[in-house]
This record gives sequence, structure tokens and C-alpha cells, in this order.
Amino acid sequence: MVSADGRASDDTVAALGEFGLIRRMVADRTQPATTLLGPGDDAALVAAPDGRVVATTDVLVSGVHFRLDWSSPEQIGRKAVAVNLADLAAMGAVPTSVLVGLACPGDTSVPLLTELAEGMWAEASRARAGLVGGDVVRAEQLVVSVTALGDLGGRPPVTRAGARPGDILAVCGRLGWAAAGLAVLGRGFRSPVGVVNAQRAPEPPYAAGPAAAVAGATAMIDISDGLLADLGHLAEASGVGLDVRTERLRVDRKLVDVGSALGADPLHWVLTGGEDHALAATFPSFADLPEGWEQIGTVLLPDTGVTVDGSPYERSGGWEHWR
Ligand SMILES: Nc1ncnc2c1ncn2[C@@H]1O[C@H](COP(=O)(O)OP(=O)(O)O)[C@@H](O)[C@H]1O
Ligand SMILES: Cc1ncc(C[n+]2csc(CCOP(=O)(O)OP(=O)(O)O)c2C)c(N)n1
Ligand SMILES: [Mg+2]
Ligand SMILES: [Mg+2]
Ligand SMILES: [Mg+2]
Repeated sequence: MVSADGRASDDTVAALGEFGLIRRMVADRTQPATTLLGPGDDAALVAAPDGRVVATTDVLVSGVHFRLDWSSPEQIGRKAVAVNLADLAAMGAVPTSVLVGLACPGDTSVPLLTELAEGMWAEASRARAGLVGGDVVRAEQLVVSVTALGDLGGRPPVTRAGARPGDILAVCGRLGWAAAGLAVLGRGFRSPVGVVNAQRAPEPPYAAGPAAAVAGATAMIDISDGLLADLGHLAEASGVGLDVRTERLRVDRKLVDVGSALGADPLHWVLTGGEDHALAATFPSFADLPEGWEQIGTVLLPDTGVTVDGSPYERSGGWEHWR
């Protein structure tokens, strides 16, 4: 988008400039009552109804977490916010606000960035959170970094560390869909759109996090890297073993179809696929499971690791950067 005389063409961020871009990204937005000030000053002021703040951040990098030829800017914006709101939900918190760090090359088109902002505002407001501030900087590639703040409503946080032997292991939300979508996109296809859209922008079950907290969940985590990988973090933090029963895992028909089309094992996507941001939690008993939660296994004695039908899983349990 840089013309022959070296000057940026009109619809690039370089031509619009830093403050013009910020104006376009934040103009005419409504905020929830928790946003007391912002965006626009040196920092935002946010109400913390509970008196404590739950805070989390996740960075998304072009080529690593998304591709501009796979996803629309709006989907990338939604995903950047959704992955963070899922981490809040996994603590049992309700989102209050998000802050956005955006880095991009000067020749990035302004419509691309305003659509990206549109997606971030849409996902934030879907969860009744304000977008209260951010930063825009020049970089070699597109990077979207989101920080999200949440409120516990007077409850204790549900950490990764509270699972006890004898607890029920349960999940809420989809498993394997985003991984199936990644496999489809990776082979150059664009359908079926259900799994492809799941990869482009997740739909985490935000309300299930606070609901699990109210129901007495003893530990919780969101599935970003893969069910087995993330259960590994919960097991380690709690000092327990976790056994997943495959007969209890829902392998959706769609995944079976995509699996046979691509010659891939759909159960492997369910066990190790990340990015659907389902929630996994442990509960003292089956009777405690809130609506939408399904038992997938049990919590075992200390140091037995994560097993599948009683045995260690032979393949990698999920995504790990630099591996
Ligand atoms: N650069 C860092 N500095 C401090 N803490 C970090 C950093 N990177 C990750 N963490 C912390 O390590 C833990 C694991 O990170 P991560 O796997 O990204 O969590 P999640 O899957 O919940 O997003 C989190 O508590 C996170 O806040
Ligand atoms: C282009 C592209 N390649 C690969 C993936 C798959 N992928 C990238 S990051 C990731 C795991 C989740 O991201 P991470 O940064 O680890 O989030 P966190 O665990 O910190 O929430 C997966 C499965 C993708 N989404 N897009
Ligand atoms: Mg993270
Ligand atoms: Mg995360
Ligand atoms: Mg990760």
C-alpha cells in the first residue's frame, strides 16, 4: 500500500497516523457502568465492584495464532478478546474491562484495523465488558495483545489448585472443533464452515465459569492448548491425578465427518485440540454439576498424572510454543 513515490496511500495506518487511528478505533462507543473513565486519558478508571480485580493477558501474533488469509479482521478481533475473557471465566469471574495493545506495519489498511477493532468491541460488549484503553505501535507484523479485568462478585477465585481425589472432572463447551478447523484450513480448504469458524473465533461459555464457582467447583481451567495439556496444569497445581474416560467425551458428528475426509482421528482433536476455550473443572460430586457441564472423568490420587481410560496418552497433549 506504499505508492511508487514512497508515500503511503490514503487508507494505510501510516497515512492516517497514530492518533487518527485511535480516534477511528474508539469513536462513538457505549460503555458499561464499570467504565468510570477511558479511553483517552493517561490511564482508564474502572470500578471493581468486588473490591478485588482478576487480571489476565494473552498475546496473539499473525502467523502463530491467526492468519489474515484465513480469518476476517473482525474474527481476529473477536478471538483476541474471547481468549482473554475465557481465562477470566476459568477463575469464576465476570469480565469488566479489556485493554488492547496493537502493533502493525505502516502499510496495514485502515479498514482492516477498524474491522479488527469492531470485532474486539463486539466480543467485549457481548460479555458486557468495556474496552477502556490500549496502545497502537509500529511493528514488522500484526500483533494483538489484550488484557482483561474481571470481578468475582464476592466469591473466592476458582484456582487450578483445588481439585481433590474423589472429585468429578467435567467440561463445558466444545472440544476439538477449532483443531478440526485448523486442520481444514491448513490443507487449504475453507469448509465445513462450522469447524473453520470455530478456529477463526471461539465461542467460550463465559457464564459457565461463574456458574461453576457458585456450584462449588474445586478447580477450573480454560482449554487453550488442548484438553490433556491443560488438565496437566490443573493436575500439577492440585497435586492430583486425572483420568479422562473416552466413552464420556462427545465426539461431535461434524468432527467425525471432517476426520474421515482428512484421514485424521477426531478423538485426537477432542483430547488435544486447543482454542475452543471450553472450561474444565472439578466438583465434589456429580450432583453439583451446573447445567451445560458434562462429566468426563474423575480425580485420582496424587501424582498419577493425566491418563486416558487409565493409560498415559502416547501423543502430545496439546500446543506448546517453540515445540
Ligand atoms: N511473561 C510472563 N510473565 C509473568 N507471568 C507469565 C508470563 N507468561 C505467562 N505467565 C503466567 O504463567 C501462567 C501460564 O501461562 P499461560 O499458559 O499463557 O496461561 P493461559 O493458558 O491461562 O493463558 C499464567 O498464570 C500466566 O499469567
Ligand atoms: C496460523 C495458526 N497456526 C497455528 C494455530 C494453532 N495454535 C496457535 S496458538 C495455540 C494455542 C493457544 O495459544 P496460546 O498462546 O498458548 O494461548 P494461552 O494458552 O496462553 O491461552 C494453537 C492451538 C493457529 N491458531 N493459527
Ligand atoms: Mg496465556
Ligand atoms: Mg489463555
Ligand atoms: Mg498456551
